[in-house]
Amino acid sequence: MSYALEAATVSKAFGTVKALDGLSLKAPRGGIYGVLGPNGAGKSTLFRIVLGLVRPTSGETRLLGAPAGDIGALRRIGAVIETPRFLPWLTARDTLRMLARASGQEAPEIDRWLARVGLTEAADRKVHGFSVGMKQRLALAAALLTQPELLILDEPTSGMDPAGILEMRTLMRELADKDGVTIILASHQLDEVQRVCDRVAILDRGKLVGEGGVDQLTAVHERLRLTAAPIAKVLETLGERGAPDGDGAVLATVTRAEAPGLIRALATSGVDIVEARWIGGDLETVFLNLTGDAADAR
Ligand SMILES: Nc1ncnc2c1ncn2[C@@H]1O[C@H](COP(=O)(O)OP(=O)(O)OP(=O)(O)O)[C@@H](O)[C@H]1O
Repeated sequence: MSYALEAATVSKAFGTVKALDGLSLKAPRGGIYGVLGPNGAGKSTLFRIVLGLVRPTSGETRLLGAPAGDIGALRRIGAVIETPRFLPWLTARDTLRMLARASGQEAPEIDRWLARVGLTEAADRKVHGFSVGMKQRLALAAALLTQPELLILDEPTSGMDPAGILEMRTLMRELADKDGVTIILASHQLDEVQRVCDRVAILDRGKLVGEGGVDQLTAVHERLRLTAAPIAKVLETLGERGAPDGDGAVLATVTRAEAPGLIRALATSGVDIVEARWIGGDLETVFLNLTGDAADAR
């Protein structure tokens, strides 16, 4: 099976800084794959290497099964990897027209892509008045013009307001689910990644510290927090799987499948349950557990 992106023991040093340190990962084709980690984790360096813009110090990468920088593979991908720069005096529509012409397209579907990224109303406005978020959308439209199989996006929602972030998330899911585009995105916004990605690789200081399906990674850290009385009875029922959590609450290490049975058993034994809620099932908790430092990744 060939993957969308493969890295095999890739290292990259910039002087004494190890941007990547023996990184290996395989991102499957299909769906949305997040590469996440705090500032300086090596996400952008990985993308630059797979796109053939930077040479690794050692190790190999492949994109759509082809070696880094392979022109045939690069034609099948779209990438937005740095703050987009456009000619400021051109309109959004003319920018896309010019880019389509440069890539040799006969009848580019410019209006369709402007609509998909939410720029229809701004199509005839000059780019110099665009916000960072609008430039991000235009860059995405530009990357989509050639109908790529794989989209590589570095921090796709940076500079966007909450409404823009929601639209971008919806668009990425549509592209992945309806158009069959594989998306690989880098981000340090863990809550965003959790909402949009199917799988993630977690990087820290150039190394891979975790990888897997978002649901699978987060389920491991999920606990059921029960506020109930008498608390001694709850702890007795749970045995080693229960721990007091202050304010009359207990943290129960149980799966979602086990929870209804546990709640029934507690109610039958005379426990009054005031509240039961899942906590910790988020990528921030996963990240904290894997690296011991979540603060930078927010
Ligand atoms: N061209 C360069 N010259 C020197 N150091 C670099 C260069 N590019 C990256 N680095 C360093 O390599 C490390 C990894 O940087 P990289 O940009 O890949 O991280 P990142 O995870 O993308 O971070 P961010 O979220 O801030 O974009 C950082 O310490 C960075 O300062």
